Amino acid sequence: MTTDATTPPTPTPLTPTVPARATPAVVLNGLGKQFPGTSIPAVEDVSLVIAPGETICIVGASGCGKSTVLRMLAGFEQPSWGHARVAGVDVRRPGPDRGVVFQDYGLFPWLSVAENVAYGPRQARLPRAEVRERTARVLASVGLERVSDSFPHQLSGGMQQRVAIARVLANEPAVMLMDEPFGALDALTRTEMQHELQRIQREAGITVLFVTHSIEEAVYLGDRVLVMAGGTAHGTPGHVREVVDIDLGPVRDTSSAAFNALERRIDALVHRGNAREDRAA
Ligand SMILES: Nc1ncnc2c1ncn2[C@@H]1O[C@H](COP(=O)(O)OP(=O)(O)OP(=O)(O)O)[C@@H](O)[C@H]1O
Repeated sequence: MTTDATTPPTPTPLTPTVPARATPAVVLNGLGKQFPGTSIPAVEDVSLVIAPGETICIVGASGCGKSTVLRMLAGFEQPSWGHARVAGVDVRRPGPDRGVVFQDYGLFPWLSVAENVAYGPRQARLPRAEVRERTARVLASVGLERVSDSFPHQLSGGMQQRVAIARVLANEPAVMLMDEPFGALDALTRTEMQHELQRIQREAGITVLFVTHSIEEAVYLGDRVLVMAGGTAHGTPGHVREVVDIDLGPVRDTSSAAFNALERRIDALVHRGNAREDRAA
């Protein structure tokens, strides 16, 4: 091609910051679920590509299918349509590559804190020395060394949730799936656990999917927020309304104007509610 003074030079192609062929941590492709005996799908057409180390928060009104999406990714529910992939492999059943943390901790009450954390590595038949080393390392990373011999009932809710997170981390999963994990904690402990999760997530470089009813929590923790809408109670399948980028950088000030603007935007998306769907139904 010839150039002259009036022809702008051809721009040099930009080098992509993420290699085009890097395997995504998670791919959700047209994921949908209709439970037996129901007349409309609980969830329809959820698609998202998640990069390794990303935190995706899922928000939306009760019944829009947040947990169902998480449960399909965990392998607890089989999708009726589409598929979920983790590190390029189709999810067919639960597996140690995906750790799940629920609101109710799900600890084994008859095992000590250390035994709860060691449970996964033992099940995976890792050598004893490695189980010991990994358990000690994970307990230290979440600040539980001093209660390692305690039993779950002897701990506060926040501490029990730390144990639940430690138990997942001990399996060194690629993805952590968290369903309202801090929903039962008091406000102060909840904030503390949000800081803690952010730190752990960065240190472990783990990919997180986090379901919450709190828009503030979602904006605080998420790289992106998946806003879901609809739900069988509204006569429409649950679906993705929008995926919002949280371009606030790693240090987030919940009282900043930018933070509040994102909160308001997501709140409006959640509460635009189902008026449109209701009218269409
Ligand atoms: N095993 C099941 N059988 C039949 N219907 C189900 C089953 N599990 C979930 N549902 C229905 O699927 C829909 C989505 O439920 P889901 O728990 O995923 O919603 P959610 O957005 O997580 O709700 P919440 O915020 O209240 O926890 C609801 O209408 C629920 O009743």
